[in-house]
Amino acid sequence: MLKIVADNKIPFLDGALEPYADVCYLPGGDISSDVLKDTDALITRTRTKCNESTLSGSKLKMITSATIGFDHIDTAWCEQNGIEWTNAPGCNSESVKQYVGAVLALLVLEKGWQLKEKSIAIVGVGNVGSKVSTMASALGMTVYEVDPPRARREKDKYFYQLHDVVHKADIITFHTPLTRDGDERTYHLANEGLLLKMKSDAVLINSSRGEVVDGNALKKTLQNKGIGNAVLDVWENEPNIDTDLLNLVWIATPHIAGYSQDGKAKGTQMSVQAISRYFNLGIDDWEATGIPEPEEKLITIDCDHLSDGKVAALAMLHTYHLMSDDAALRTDLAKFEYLRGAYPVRREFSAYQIDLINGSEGLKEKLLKLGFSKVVLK
Ligand SMILES: NC(=O)c1ccc[n+]([C@@H]2O[C@H](COP(=O)([O-])OP(=O)(O)OC[C@H]3O[C@@H](n4cnc5c(N)ncnc54)[C@H](O)[C@@H]3O)[C@@H](O)[C@H]2O)c1
Ligand SMILES: O=C(O)[C@H](O)[C@H](O)COP(=O)(O)O
Repeated sequence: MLKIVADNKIPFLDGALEPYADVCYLPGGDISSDVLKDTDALITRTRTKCNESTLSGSKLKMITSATIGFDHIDTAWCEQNGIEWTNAPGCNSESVKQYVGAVLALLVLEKGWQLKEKSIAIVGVGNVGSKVSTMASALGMTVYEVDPPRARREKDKYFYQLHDVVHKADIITFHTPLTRDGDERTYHLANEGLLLKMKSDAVLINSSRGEVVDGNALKKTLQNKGIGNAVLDVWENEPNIDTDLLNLVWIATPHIAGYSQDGKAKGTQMSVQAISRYFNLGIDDWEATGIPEPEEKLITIDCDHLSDGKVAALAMLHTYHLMSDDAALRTDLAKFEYLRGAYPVRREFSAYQIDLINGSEGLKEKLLKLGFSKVVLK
């Protein structure tokens, strides 16, 4: 019988593959070469380093990661050794968009920002960056899209260069993969030189990979008040993160930007379907079921005396209490992995309906553009 090892923190998976395989669920950190010796397929997350030391001697035919990022997989080694690998592009892009949306909402409600007067540089315009771009445009922001690999490939679309916009963007948000080689590598893309060029009141957001931002340089910049604020969901050396850096950033979360239930379900679904295709299991259209409903599915807002920006901010924060994630991490840094494993139910904008009292058609259109599935003028 087919033997599959799966990370035990991948939700919605239980039962999906059991009719076709012997499935063994293990903590990501316990998946070793010993465990994989007689395994055909591995369903993984970022917490298992899939490299020579974990994989050699195994009879693995395929690895599928229920994540978009695949810097935990030594893809060259897999390819040289005949191991097929897949990831889950786009699975959690709406979730990361929601995370960035919550940051924008807090800038409006807590820092008094008028987003229409602000600009955002989006570094990496793939699945996540494109959605952040649409959201920021819907909120009236000036958007600078930066993506050198796409700029090379897509001659008919305009992309900005990071060095041309770094000094004028009010927000710089990173959505690139972590890459360490080549001219377009992203390791320490935000280095001291770049941080020094940012506006002194600008906000840096990193929800890509910790190593895309040089943590020591960011610490120095924040200590010298070189930028206004930083928001970090990802960190160098997770889960052993730099406490001094954490104490300097405005919002600190334990790598959960992509942790909506919707995103998790899609990641699992893409993994199961990939296994089915590879081993001809006949469940190529398998879908995750049992996604819990949000606690308060209906958002009612009286728009009287509220700007459109404030209404959007209230709606976005209703779906996601970002500051609860920040508070939980600050309470006990040692719980970084625990908080990820026990993450509460979060649903994306599309799971909600908004009822607007005293709202306008224009505002309704904007909220629909943000991704809310139903907006009703009352
Ligand atoms: N914090 C989280 O929970 C979370 C969730 C999802 C994704 N991520 C991270 O965010 C990354 C982006 O996610 P995605 O789904 O948009 O991936 P994606 O692969 O769809 O998009 C990445 C984009 O970055 C661009 N890029 C590559 N090198 C670049 C460079 N040097 N400068 C600018 N752009 C560059 C690519 O051309 C591509 O368009 C993932 O690789 C992952 O590491 C984190
Ligand atoms: O790359 C991704 O998809 C995200 O970073 C994702 O949130 C990682 O989740 P993990 O595998 O660490 O649970």
